[in-house]
Amino acid sequence: MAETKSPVETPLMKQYNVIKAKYPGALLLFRVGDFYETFGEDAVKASKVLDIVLTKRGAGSSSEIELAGFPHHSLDTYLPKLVRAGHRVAICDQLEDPKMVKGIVKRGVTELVTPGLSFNDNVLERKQNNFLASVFGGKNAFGVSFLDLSTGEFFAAQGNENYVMKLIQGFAPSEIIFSKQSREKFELLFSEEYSTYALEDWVYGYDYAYEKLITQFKTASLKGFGVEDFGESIIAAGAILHYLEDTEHKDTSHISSISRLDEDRYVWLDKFTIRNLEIVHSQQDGGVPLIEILDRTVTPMGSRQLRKWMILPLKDKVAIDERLSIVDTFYTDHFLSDKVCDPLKQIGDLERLISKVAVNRINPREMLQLKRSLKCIEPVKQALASHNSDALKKLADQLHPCEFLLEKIEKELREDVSINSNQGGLIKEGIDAELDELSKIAFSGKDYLMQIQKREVERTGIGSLKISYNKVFGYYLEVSNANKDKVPQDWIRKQTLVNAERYITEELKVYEEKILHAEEKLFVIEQRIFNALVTTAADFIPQIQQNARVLATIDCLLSFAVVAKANKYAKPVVDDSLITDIKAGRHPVIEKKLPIGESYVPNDIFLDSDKQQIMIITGPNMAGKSALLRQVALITLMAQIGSFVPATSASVGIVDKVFTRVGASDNLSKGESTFMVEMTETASILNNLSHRSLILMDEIGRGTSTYDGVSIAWSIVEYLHNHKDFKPKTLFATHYHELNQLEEDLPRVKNFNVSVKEVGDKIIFMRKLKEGGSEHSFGIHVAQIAGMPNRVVLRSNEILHFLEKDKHKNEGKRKIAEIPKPTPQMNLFEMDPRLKEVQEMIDKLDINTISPVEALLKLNEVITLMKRK
Ligand SMILES: Nc1ncnc2c1ncn2[C@@H]1O[C@H](COP(=O)(O)OP(=O)(O)OP(=O)(O)O)[C@@H](O)[C@H]1O
Repeated sequence: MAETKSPVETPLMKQYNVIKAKYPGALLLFRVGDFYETFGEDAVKASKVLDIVLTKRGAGSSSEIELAGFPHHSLDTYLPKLVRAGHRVAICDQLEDPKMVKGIVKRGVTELVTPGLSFNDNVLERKQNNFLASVFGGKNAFGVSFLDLSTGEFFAAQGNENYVMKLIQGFAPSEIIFSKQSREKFELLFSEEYSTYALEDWVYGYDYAYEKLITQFKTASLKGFGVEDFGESIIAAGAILHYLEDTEHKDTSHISSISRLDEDRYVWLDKFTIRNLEIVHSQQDGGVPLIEILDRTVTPMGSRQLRKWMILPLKDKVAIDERLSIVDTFYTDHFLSDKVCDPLKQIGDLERLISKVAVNRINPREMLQLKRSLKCIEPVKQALASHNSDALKKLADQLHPCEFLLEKIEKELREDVSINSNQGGLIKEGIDAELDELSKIAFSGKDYLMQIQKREVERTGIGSLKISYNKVFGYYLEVSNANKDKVPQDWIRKQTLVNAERYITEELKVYEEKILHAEEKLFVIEQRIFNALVTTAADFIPQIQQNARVLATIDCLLSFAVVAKANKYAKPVVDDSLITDIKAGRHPVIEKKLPIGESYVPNDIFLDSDKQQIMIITGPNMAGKSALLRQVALITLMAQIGSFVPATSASVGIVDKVFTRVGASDNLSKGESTFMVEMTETASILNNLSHRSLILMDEIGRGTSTYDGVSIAWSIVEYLHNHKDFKPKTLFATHYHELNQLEEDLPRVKNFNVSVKEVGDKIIFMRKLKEGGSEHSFGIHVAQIAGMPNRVVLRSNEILHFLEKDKHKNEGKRKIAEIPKPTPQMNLFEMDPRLKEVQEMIDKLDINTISPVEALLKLNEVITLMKRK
């Protein structure tokens, strides 16, 4: 802050105010010397989030302003904290070398970091993409686009609002942008869960967006990307490119294409299904989503790819079979999988490294990492190519070892480089003659300094004499006060400290000049050579991006093989039939989380469109109905992402939509009536059915009265069975035993129950699926296990017995007869008359006069009385 006395009026503060006004809503980090400073409200916020001292400048004057700052080298520590706290952070740097200018240094914002746009390794999660989403609601459709700036992946999709919401839930963007016009709608939908930002309305215009995209991709049209007819998503994607510019992200050559997310290519998972099946997120704290079981990838790219695969399961048999066959090869051929896995483990985050090349942010150490990653490609390629599988050969063909770049980095960059590119020691000897010459001078100069030091020690007899360096005097000799009188005449005193004095000599100055001059020039040359290396690397962006994608695929498929082996999964048969036939299926997550000693009870499931389209599953609470429903969906989805499945065998007729609906009280949603939510979601299922849908209905109707609930559940089953166009496969878990009657009238409805065994007054959960309905729910028994007070349990049993009797008596009548009043609780004496006698005995006693022996006799009397039956 050397440039200012009073912060508001100085030229520095004027400059600050001008820049600040250009970035409304952003917290401005303003570089002053070696510090990033914040002022005013920004300072108050920053000091809170970063826990740094808040001071005031010009205290008491009209120009008083809050101030908080931190050293510039701590940016990587503090920036992520600000971004995670939800701030948009504008980084304003000095654009000139302060040493070279008189007066105020030119400054400007070099980057606006937002939650969805970041390159900082501390903000990014290794295993997760950092997506920015842009949404646009058009007349005919909703458009959405996702960009991960750190990897260059760019997607476009469009469809109805449901579809877009589902994608947003799956992609879990860190930030969502939209137009100001649609702010009200989208903020309501998103702002609770996501960071949001509204752009000017004109940004969301078709022509503008189209132009932006073709300029970015350097193409004449968007036809080559298959998004030409995707008007709404083109608008959403164009707005993302505009936002990049707005936030000073100008080097974006790694964003070279856009992929269409075609609704028709992937299984439709509505957002409730992604949530209920806990595919990528768990619904409870500490819960385990499916991805945690399936993810044994060894590269960050693989991990990120797997997440995308899991929310976008395939529908195309050929594509699924290709994945399955590669998993099978890795599963059976250990030698091959080890040969591929070992180099893969060394590869690191190739995708994000090459993005850093594109935006010119790669440091020398990362360039070395890039080299190490590239070195691993050839062994993977060879291992795959040497196998006789065509699918593996195809993958091998797509890998590009980038020899030229690899050799260049290997030849030019030293192995012991530091993170900074301006501190020397970057470039190997033999690359540039001038550089070698300068290194020699710098190095031998330093050597010569040591000789001077040695000589002067001998000459003066000052054993502790040292030559040191600082920026103010350059090289100097430091002498402690005790040796001051030994200093020779020809030394020139430069500084007096408390315990020592500092001197320079003519000779030192001459050498200093030589060394510093050489070093300065040397740094410039090294920087130039390093920059040229970055430019060469930039030529390889498309090849390296492709490598990253192929390696991610290999990593996911290897991971499937590893998981399959570890968890005893089987290779599913996926076909175009309408039959799902799972033998001894298990729930992939629950089976891993059971208490020690318990093992998962496998079950068979058969569903088709001719004989067994709808399975009504009854059974007591806690029997395992929900687990069974979910395992069928998870096995189906796992098969369709190309993974082996937890079963002894599984034949999966390709499913195109999976719907899940869980009875209202299972998931509380804020604001709306839970039953209303249950019904809205069920309605959405019934309105979006297809022939290949898989539907899981878990206790539908339980959010309302029994009669209403049974009636709704009943008519839903009828609707699904009698639909004129579709016969969707359905699993219907319910406590309404009445639904078992449906089997009699509807030929494709079959009753099953998850069995329990009654032993005395206890029930044992067998978890085995059996044909036929079941009579009891044993809910009261479960309440007892859960620790419900005994009185409530007894009373519940009393009411249950009455209701069951009443039901048979009043068959067909709607109203149940009055429930008998609870028997009033008896007092202890009524329950046991002996206690009354004891009471009378105690009443007659006088504790002050009774002797110890008499007391003992009385006690004996009480004991004898209580033993009486
Ligand atoms: N096949 C199985 N093998 C072993 N344990 C199981 C099995 N199925 C379920 N479980 C265990 O039983 C618990 C209860 O299962 P689940 O929630 O599926 O019961 P439910 O019948 O749906 O109960 P409710 O009707 O009360 O919702 C699960 O959390 C799991 O720990």
